[in-house]
Amino acid sequence: MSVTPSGIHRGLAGVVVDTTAISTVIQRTNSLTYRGYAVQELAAHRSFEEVAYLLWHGELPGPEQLADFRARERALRPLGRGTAELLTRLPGTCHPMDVLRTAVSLLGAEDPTEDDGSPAANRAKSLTLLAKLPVVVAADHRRRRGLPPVQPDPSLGLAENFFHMCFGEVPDREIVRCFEVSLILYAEHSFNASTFTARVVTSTLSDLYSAVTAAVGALKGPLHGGANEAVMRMLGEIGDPERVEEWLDGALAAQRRIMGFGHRVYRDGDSRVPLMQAATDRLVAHTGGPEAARLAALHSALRDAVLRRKGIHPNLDYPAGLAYHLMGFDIPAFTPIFVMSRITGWTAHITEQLDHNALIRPLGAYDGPDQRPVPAVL
Ligand SMILES: CC(=O)SCCNC(=O)CCNC(=O)[C@H](O)C(C)(C)COP(=O)(O)OP(=O)(O)OC[C@H]1O[C@@H](n2cnc3c(N)ncnc32)[C@H](O)[C@@H]1OP(=O)(O)O
Ligand SMILES: O=C([O-])CC(=O)C(=O)O
Repeated sequence: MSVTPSGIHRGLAGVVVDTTAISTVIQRTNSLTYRGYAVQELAAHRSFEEVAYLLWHGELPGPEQLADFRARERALRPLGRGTAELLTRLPGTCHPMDVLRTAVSLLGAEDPTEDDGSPAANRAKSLTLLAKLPVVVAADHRRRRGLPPVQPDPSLGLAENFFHMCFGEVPDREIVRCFEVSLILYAEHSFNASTFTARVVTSTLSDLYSAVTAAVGALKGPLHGGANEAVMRMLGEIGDPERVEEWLDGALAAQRRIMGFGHRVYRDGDSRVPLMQAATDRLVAHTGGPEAARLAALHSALRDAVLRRKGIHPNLDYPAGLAYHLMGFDIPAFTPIFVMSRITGWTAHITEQLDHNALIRPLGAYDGPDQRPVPAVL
C-alpha cells in the first residue's frame, strides 16, 4: 500500500489517527500486548473471560470479580423468544455473518437503554453481546444442519458452552483449550478495519449496537475476518499437498490474493501465528487419522511455498481456519466465531473513543471533473 505522489495515504496506511491504551503491536519484538500483558502469556495462563474483563476494565479480575463476571455473563445468555424466532426467518441462503449483523441490530432495537452511551450502560450492553452472540452463532450453525437449537448451559464456561450449543456435547479439554486460545488471540488488534469502523460510528455519538453492527459488516470482508473461511475453501480447492506448486503458479499468474497471508501491520509474520499454529498442530495430533494428516501437510506445504516464492508470511486466519475445521465447525461459522471474540475489542474501543471523542471525518482530494454547467433539459 503506497503513498501517492500527492501525499495521500491510500487505505490510511501508516497513518496514526488516535491514541489507544488497549493493545499494541511491538514491532521490535514482534509481539502483541493487551493492556500491557503479552498475549502469549495471557493465552497460556488465562481464560477468555478474564481477557474480556481485562480489555474492558484495564486490569485482570481478582477471584471475586471473575466469579461475578462469569455469573453475569452466564445469566445473560438466553435469547428472547422473539429474537430467536425472527432470526430463524432469515433465508438459509444468507451468510451467517448476515444473521449475526441482523441479531446485533435487533438486540439494539429491543434495548430500551440503546441510546444511553454512559460507561455503565455501554459496559452492560457489551456484556450482553458477549453472552448472547455465541447463542446466535450456535443456533444458526445448527439451523443450517436442519437441527433444533440447544439451550445454553449456565454451568459451562463460554468456550465449553459454545461447543455444547453447537454439537450438544463438550469435546475433550484439549480441543476446548485450543478454541479458547483462538478466542484470546482474536480478541483485539488495535485499529484494524472493523475496530476503526466501530470507532467511526461511535464518533458520531451513535449507539453501541449501531457501531457493532457496522463492525460486523467490516469484519465479513475477505481481506479482513472473512479470510479464515477463505483459507479453508482454498485448501479444499488445492486438495492435495502435491498440487500446491501447480495451484500457486495459477493463482499468482492470475494475481489472486492468497488468503490467510500478508498483513498491513506485520511484515515479518503475525505475532499470533506461532501460538495458533502450535494449537492447530496439537489438534491435528489429537484428531489423528489420514484426513487430518493430509490437511496438515497441505497447510504447511502452502505456507512454505508462499513464503519461499512471495516472501509473504501467514496471518492468524491461516492456522485458525484449519483449526476451526478440525474442531468440527462448518466453514461459514468461522468469521462469526471471530466476532464472538472481537466483540470484546470492539466494545473496549467504543468506550475509549467516547472517553475522548472527536468526530472522525477525514478529507478527500477531489479529482473529478471541474465545475461545469448542468445541461438544459430538452
Ligand atoms: C485477522 C485479519 O484480518 S488478518 C488479514 C486477513 N486477510 C487476508 O488474509 C487476505 C489476504 N491478504 C491481503 O489481501 C493483504 O495482505 C492485506 C489486505 C491483509 C494487507 O495488505 P496491505 O497492507 O494493504 O498490502 P497490499 O495489499 O498493498 O500488498 C502489498 C503487496 O503484497 C502483495 N500481497 C499482500 N498480501 C498478499 C496475499 N495474501 N497474496 C498475494 N499477494 C499479496 C500485494 O499484491 C502487493 O503486491 P504489489 O506491491 O506487487 O502490488
Ligand atoms: O490488524 C489488522 O489489520 C487485522 C488483524 O489482524 C486483526 O484485526 O486481528
